[in-house]
Amino acid sequence: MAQLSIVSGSVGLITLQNPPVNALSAAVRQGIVDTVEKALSDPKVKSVVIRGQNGVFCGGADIKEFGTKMTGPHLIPMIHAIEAGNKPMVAAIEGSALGGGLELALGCHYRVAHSKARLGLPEVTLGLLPAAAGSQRLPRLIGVPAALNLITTGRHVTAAEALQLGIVDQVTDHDTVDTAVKFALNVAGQSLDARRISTFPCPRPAELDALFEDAMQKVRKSARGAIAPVACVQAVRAAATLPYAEGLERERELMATLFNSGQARALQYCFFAQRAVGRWSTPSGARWDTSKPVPVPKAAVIGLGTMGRGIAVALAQTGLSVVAVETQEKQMMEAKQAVSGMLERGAKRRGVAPVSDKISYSGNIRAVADVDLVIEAVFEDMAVKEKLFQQLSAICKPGALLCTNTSALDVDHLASQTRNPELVVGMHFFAPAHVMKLLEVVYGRRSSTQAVATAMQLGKKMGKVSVAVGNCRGFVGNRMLKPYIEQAFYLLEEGATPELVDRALEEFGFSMGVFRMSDLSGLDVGWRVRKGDGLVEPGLASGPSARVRQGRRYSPLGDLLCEQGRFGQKTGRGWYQYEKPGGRVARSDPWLHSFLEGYRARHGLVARRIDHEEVLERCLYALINEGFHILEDGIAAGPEDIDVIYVFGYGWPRHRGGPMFYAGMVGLAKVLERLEHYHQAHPDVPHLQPCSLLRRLVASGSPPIHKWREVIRKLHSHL
Ligand SMILES: CCCCCCCCCCCCC/C=C/C(=O)SCCNC(=O)CCNC(=O)[C@H](O)C(C)(C)COP(=O)(O)OP(=O)(O)OC[C@H]1O[C@@H](n2cnc3c(N)ncnc32)[C@H](O)[C@@H]1OP(=O)(O)O
Repeated sequence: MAQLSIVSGSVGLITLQNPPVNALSAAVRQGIVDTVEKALSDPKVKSVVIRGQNGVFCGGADIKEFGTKMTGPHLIPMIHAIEAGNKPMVAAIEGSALGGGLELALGCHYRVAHSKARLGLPEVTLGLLPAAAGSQRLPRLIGVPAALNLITTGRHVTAAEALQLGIVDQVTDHDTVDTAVKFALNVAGQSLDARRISTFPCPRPAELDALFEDAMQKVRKSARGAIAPVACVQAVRAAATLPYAEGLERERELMATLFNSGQARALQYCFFAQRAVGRWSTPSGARWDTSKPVPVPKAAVIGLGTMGRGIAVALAQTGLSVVAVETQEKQMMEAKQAVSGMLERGAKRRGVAPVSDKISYSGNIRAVADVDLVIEAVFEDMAVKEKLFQQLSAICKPGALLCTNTSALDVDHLASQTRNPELVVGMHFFAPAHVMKLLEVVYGRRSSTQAVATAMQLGKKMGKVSVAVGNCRGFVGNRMLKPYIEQAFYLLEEGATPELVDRALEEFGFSMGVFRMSDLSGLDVGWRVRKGDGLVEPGLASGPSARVRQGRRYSPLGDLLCEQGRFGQKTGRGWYQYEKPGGRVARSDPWLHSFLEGYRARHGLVARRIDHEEVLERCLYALINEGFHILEDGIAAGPEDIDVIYVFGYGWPRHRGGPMFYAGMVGLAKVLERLEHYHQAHPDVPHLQPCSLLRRLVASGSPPIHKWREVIRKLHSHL
């Protein structure tokens, strides 16, 4: 797991061997302890280079070990032995030096990095802090403000930035190990007194208290209840205010509070879930590892509204040639301007030249004749999309993939409009499409393996987290959103206010509560869908039937607001009021409160006191219950798929792991019991009726989330 060889006569070369990222497993730690000891005691060895196998220095502590009984040597004394050694140790950093990997490098006396390497302390993203003395060494090396930034955000820096910050001593474009070996030969025999970071005094900036106060406020605001960023600030403060040994003790204490926390478990689950969704499969047997995507050098986007513009930008930034089609002249003019602005801002952010020449515009649909893949982002109307798919099927070259960006409509039905339904898949982007990380790839009944694989690979190339899901109304994300929003409406009817509901959800960790979010996305969007579904009945009807549709409880509140022209931020009025149309600061609206009172009076509803617990249970458990239905129906292959969709596309707080993980944390039996309770109280709300998969999981002893697939498999084999 770590090997020592002697190169150039006197340099001990220690190679970490734990593919793919040389994580510091117990065996690797033992290997390092043994090889360092050997190198230090071998008189032939005058200096040492530590490197990782296969072009990766080290991806940090082995995250898989965290949930287990940890054995083997501890990182802190291991790194200390390296730093305290009397022979120069040089870290040769290729690929990544992250977390414990960078902490190991900080224990070395020198660091040489390849220009393409990435360095960082991302422990905070796993609910932890750099507790192998990283929180104590880094501020001593690069100063408190820079260390605070790196440690509280977990961001990775390039080798160039690492050099500028003083994290590395040299950056090379050549062979990193050769360069590091030369470096080691040069420094052999030199005094190491000034190279042991733990002995450095920590630079104390003026206004230390204000600096930490400011940092604490910043992380509290952005962390939305996450505890690790707060602990990270406290650990760096210890570095700045305490001697090294005491700071280390504080680091250990803080780590002890984080290490077994639910948040750390949730964040580490998210890390693996994000990777697991890349190993997709479909009920028809298509799989990520046996399917072959086709190359897509040229793509088209049809419809240049908000979504189409974002998709065109995302495709162009990936390096594809893009044909952007819009038939309305005014929309085209506005789109061209908007797209060029987005490309320029994106290029500036990434420090590259804008790729405006990658996009050609046309008002004629025939311009898509030679592309490899089309993504339609036209108006969300089945008749419009049907016609478009018929046209595309006639115009496009043989084999071209036809993708729809619909957020809810039937992909199979659209496929049936074409000559080659096997070439049709959904590519459901999230607004703004060039920014949001999530992509739902929707396979239809007849979608070919190759079509799914191509869409998944294109998503990956675009830097998206792509999740393959089955076809149903709203797919995974929007299907689960429906019962969540529905509960929020019912809570208003029963006595809550938008402010109360939103506060409960935001305190839970959502970036925006359901009503603020609806105001942002536009209330008219859902209204149009409900109209299409025949649910909207105009006017201020009263009596019991006014709140029933198709035999179920229905709240017309959203429809009534839309009838008043209250579409949310864009009209300056929605569930809240805004300073002007397009304004962003939501303020409580007395009109809305008296409207709710009038509504309740008209329907004979008596407002009651509703607390945060009920808001969370009703909204979240209804959403989770739908998640179980989705698993039962085979629309999502596993709970990880659902959780990744919610974390990356719907603002679910990552430190709570996603809705299905959260259900496991709360306890499946409790979720079931509360759903039964609420369903009894509201028998006319089918979404509150516990799903039979949830019952089955509870009956089989509430297995941990990674075992749910076995229960689901059994369920499917009985059907
Ligand atoms: C009472 C209790 C007291 C508490 C005290 C206990 C203390 C004990 C612990 C002390 C810990 C000290 C502090 C140190 C902490 C850490 O180091 S935490 C880890 C920090 N590192 C990271 O977060 C990096 C994570 N990895 C990545 O970001 C990327 O993987 C990469 C390195 C940039 C490579 O990316 P890419 O090439 O895209 O490959 P991936 O697909 O992401 O990964 C490939 C496979 O490798 C697996 N993997 C990656 N990193 C790790 C890891 N650190 N540990 C385990 N496994 C890892 C990844 O899951 C992939 O696996 P497969 O999906 O199976 O292919």
